[in-house]
Amino acid sequence: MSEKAAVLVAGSWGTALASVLADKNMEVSLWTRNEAQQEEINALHRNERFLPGVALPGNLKATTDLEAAVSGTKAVVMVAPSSAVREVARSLKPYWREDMLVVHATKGFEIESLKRMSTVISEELGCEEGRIVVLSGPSHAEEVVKRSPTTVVVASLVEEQADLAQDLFMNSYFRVYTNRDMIGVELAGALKNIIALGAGMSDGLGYGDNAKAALLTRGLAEITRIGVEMGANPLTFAGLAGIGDLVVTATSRHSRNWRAGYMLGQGKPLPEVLSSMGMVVEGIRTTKAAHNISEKYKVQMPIAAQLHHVLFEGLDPRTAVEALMGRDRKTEMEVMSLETWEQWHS
Ligand SMILES: NC(=O)c1ccc[n+]([C@@H]2O[C@H](COP(=O)([O-])OP(=O)(O)OC[C@H]3O[C@@H](n4cnc5c(N)ncnc54)[C@H](O)[C@@H]3O)[C@@H](O)[C@H]2O)c1
Ligand SMILES: O=P(O)(O)OC[C@H](O)CO
Repeated sequence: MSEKAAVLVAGSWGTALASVLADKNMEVSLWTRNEAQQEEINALHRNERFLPGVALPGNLKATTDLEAAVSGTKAVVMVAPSSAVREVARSLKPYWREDMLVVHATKGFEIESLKRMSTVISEELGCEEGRIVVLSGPSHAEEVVKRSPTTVVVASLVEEQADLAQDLFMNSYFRVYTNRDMIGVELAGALKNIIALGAGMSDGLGYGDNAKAALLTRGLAEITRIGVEMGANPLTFAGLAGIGDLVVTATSRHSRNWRAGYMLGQGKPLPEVLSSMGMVVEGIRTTKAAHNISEKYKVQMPIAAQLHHVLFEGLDPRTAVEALMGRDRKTEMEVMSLETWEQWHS
């Protein structure tokens, strides 16, 4: 009998990851709260709202019954938006078993506590954080369901857990690397969405490639600076979860964060942008979280700060760009505090 895996929930990324597992001949249960969506996936092998025009594998079954979805599974893959991760983990708790591999693929923070997703999930399941694996990297759902070559990284505090996740997902078009730097991989995946919003905004304002390259490069410096203060390995930001995902999100027409930024740059108000998306734009909430993280760790995040002014305080995007261009002179290498630099070199 083939092995079972469960994926919670049936948005675009959850459906794409479920398809990857189904392509490995696993019996895959995709959990959704929505009965019409369950019907559509089971009867028509489609999830039109989130992945229009895509034919899903026949061994991918949807269910609204969480207990049935996870019963007898080798692994549970959690792919809710960051705002729903605690709630979904809490619902999973009664059915969770010690021998279940738990992988999450959410990119964001819990906004109230500023906690990473693996912390939130382990708190709700009542297990060590080392039991949780994060999957991240440059991976748009729309391309994964077309079986277009994609590389991702799985990270866990416990190496064996990351190895298990690598075995679970790796196939001919979905190449999976492991990494021990769980903190760095989670921070990189969450924070790149802010820079992708900024890149979209820059394009929407009509600025050119120089401006976008500047945003990506200085954005990476900013992400690395805060990441290292929060305990990440700086090299993680040069990997798939770092520069890899930053490039794909800030330059791809598939990116919801880039698209939202583009509309904002064209002058559309935030509520109108969000209602036209119909899918989660994590960078909006993450900008709010980054504002608080920057204050908590006393680390400057100038791009995130300007985005915060634009999104939540009504600042004109052009004025935000002027403020970034007019900052005090800097040395390029100021990506971490001297204290942290010395710690890394001791
Ligand atoms: N779409 C991608 O290509 C992609 C790739 C990598 C990572 N991610 C990340 O994956 C996460 C999910 O994104 P997505 O693109 O699948 O979002 P989406 O907007 O496509 O789908 C979100 C799904 O979550 C469901 N949902 C919302 N609140 C819920 C709750 N409380 N309980 C149960 N279900 C709930 C919605 O009904 C919807 O089905 C995000 O953190 C995103 O950054 C997305
Ligand atoms: O569509 P976005 O902007 O949420 O980005 C999706 C993924 O994070 C890309 O790796």
